[in-house]
Order: sequence, then structure tokens, then C-alpha cells
Amino acid sequence: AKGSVVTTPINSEDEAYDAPVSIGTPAQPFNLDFDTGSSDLWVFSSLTPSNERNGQNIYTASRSSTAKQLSGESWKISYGDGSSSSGLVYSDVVTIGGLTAAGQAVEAASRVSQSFTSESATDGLVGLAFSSINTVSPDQQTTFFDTVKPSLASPVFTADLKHQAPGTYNFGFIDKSAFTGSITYTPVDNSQGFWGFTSTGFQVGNNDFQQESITGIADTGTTLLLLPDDVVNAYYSSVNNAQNDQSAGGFTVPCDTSLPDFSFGVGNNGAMITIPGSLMNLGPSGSGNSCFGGLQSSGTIGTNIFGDVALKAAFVVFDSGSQGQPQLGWASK
Ligand SMILES: O=C(CNCCc1c[nH]c2ccccc12)Nc1scc(-c2ccccc2)c1C(=O)NCc1ccccc1
Repeated sequence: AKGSVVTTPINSEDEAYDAPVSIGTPAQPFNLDFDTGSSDLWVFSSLTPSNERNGQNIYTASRSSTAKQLSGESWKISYGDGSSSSGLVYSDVVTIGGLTAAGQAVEAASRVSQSFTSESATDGLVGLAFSSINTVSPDQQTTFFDTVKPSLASPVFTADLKHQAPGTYNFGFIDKSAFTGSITYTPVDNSQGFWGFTSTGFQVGNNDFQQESITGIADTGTTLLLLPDDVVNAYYSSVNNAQNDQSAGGFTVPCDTSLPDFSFGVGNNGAMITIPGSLMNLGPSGSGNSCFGGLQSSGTIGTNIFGDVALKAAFVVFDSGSQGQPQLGWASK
């Protein structure tokens, strides 16, 4: 089997990307954030208090003839930005891009934090990291990808995110028309449950390539490119009037400045993914006429995060084992 679904930026800063998902019988429609940085499929629901909702579509299990509560099971997740959600668990039919997962764990939110409430365009998340970090307790559940994997022509999915334009998530196949040149594969370390890999280094504009192992994760659920301080300082030291502005939450640049490209190395054949300078500006920072940089410090996080700012410059293959061990494929487009 194969699936293909269009994914769209939720706002003018490409802060997150949503895609349509149907849950239940008859189908209840949702716009969910596909997130390779977490492993819970959760949705706003009839259990979510009305003062924590803001127009989101809600899942009502009692209206689905195929919904079954997983009794005694619950979930609770928190993210590094301080946001969180938790609730009860059902199994139900989940359809994405023509692919149907029967008996998929659907995590219904009985509470969500403010940042989810205020994001009216997003009805929840589809976790696409490894099932080993799914939060359902006491019986951990599988991600949508793991649930449908046995039926897929190939155990892969791909992410093709775009700046201010519709992109695509494909399941079970690689669309050769979606990228240029060849795909460079690199091994994945999934010991922490993420799509972890090591970049071989970086390049600011047309300066020399800086060889430096940068270990991080490919994370469609995080907006920013979060890298070590030496990389971030090397980038912004080349931008006039860039400043690390604590009140803005990181590096800002004058909004009318043309920014240098940023490239990162992948694989051992010298391949690089280049983010155009124009995509390194996330728009007004909220203070003065400065704009927020797409590259920020990974500081105290404990991992580097190749979020949407990086991923939208590439066609990315999340391969869970067509060659035995999981790997990430990177191609320019
Ligand atoms: O959680 C995810 C992916 N799902 C995000 C879903 C989501 C979280 N608010 C949302 C709001 C709307 C839609 C989706 C989400 N990725 C990872 S791996 C390690 C960290 C981390 C750990 C410790 C400290 C920092 C990061 C994060 C993280 O917190 N990213 C979000 C972020 C990272 C930095 C700044 C802001 C957010």
C-alpha cells in the first residue's frame, strides 16, 4: 500500500505544518501536525474543557461506531517549549492520504496547555518518531507509521515541506519527481526514540566548509534549526546588526537585511543541504524592526534539532529499515 497527503504551513512564518486526517466511523475530520520529533497521535476531544478549546475540531468517541476505549490506559506528554497535553486512549480507524490504520491508538485530550489552545489551526499531532517513546501507560502504543508499516510497499515515509506553499508527506514510496540529484543516506541512531543522525559540518554562505560532527534529530514538529553556539555565532557574525536579543528569545536580524545561505553536510560523500538565506528569516520578532532568525542555539537542550527551517530545504526519507537498519535520506529539491 501507499499513501500521500498534502501538508500546509499554518501561518506566514511556516511555524508548523498541518495535514488532513480522518478518524472514526463515520469519518471525523482533523488538521494534525505531523511530528517526527514525538510519537503520540493525539487530538482535541469532547473531553477537552471548552475553555481550553479555540475552534479546534474535536474527536467524539461516542459518535464513532469503531471507537473502543482502551480501559485503564492514559497518556501525558510535555515538550521542551513547556507545552503539554494528556488524556485517555481509544482505538479507532485512522485514515491518512488513502492509507487506513484500523485499531490505531487515538489519544483523546482531556487537557491541553495554552500554546495548543491558542493554535486554532491545529487539532492535534501525529507522532512519527519511534514507538519506543510513545507515552501511553501502562501499555505503550504504536505510531500510525508503525501500525501501517507491514502493509506498505516499502517501510519508509518522506517529508517534502515547503516555504509558504503546500508540501507532501508520502508513505510507502519515494517520489522521484520530488527532488533533484541523488538521495544521500546516513545512519539513524534511534536509541532515544528520535530520527537521530550526525551532520558532517556546516558552511555560511560561500565561506569554507567547517568540518564538525553535529549530532541531532530530524524533527518536523519543531519550527527552528537549533544548533551549537559555535555554529550559530559563526552564522550571525556574518550579518550586520544581528544581535542576540534575550527579550526576543534569541538572535534577531534587521528585517531588510539579505541573509547568507546556510548549508549542512549529510552522509560521507560531501553532500550538503543548502538553506537559502531568505528562509533564515522567520519574520518580525515582536520587538522593534528586527526579525527572528531561523537558526538559534540548541544551548542546554542536550540535542541539536534540524526542524522545519532545515527540512523545508530538503526532500527527506525516513527509512525505518528497507536496508535493515533505520536511515535518513537527504536530497535537494
Ligand atoms: O518535541 C518535539 C517535537 N514536537 C513538538 C510539538 C509541539 C510543541 N509545541 C507545539 C506547538 C504547536 C504545535 C506543535 C508543538 N521535538 C523536540 S525533541 C527535544 C525537544 C526539546 C527538549 C528540551 C528543550 C527544548 C526542546 C523538542 C521540543 O520541545 N521541540 C519543540 C520546541 C523546541 C524549541 C522551542 C520551541 C518548541
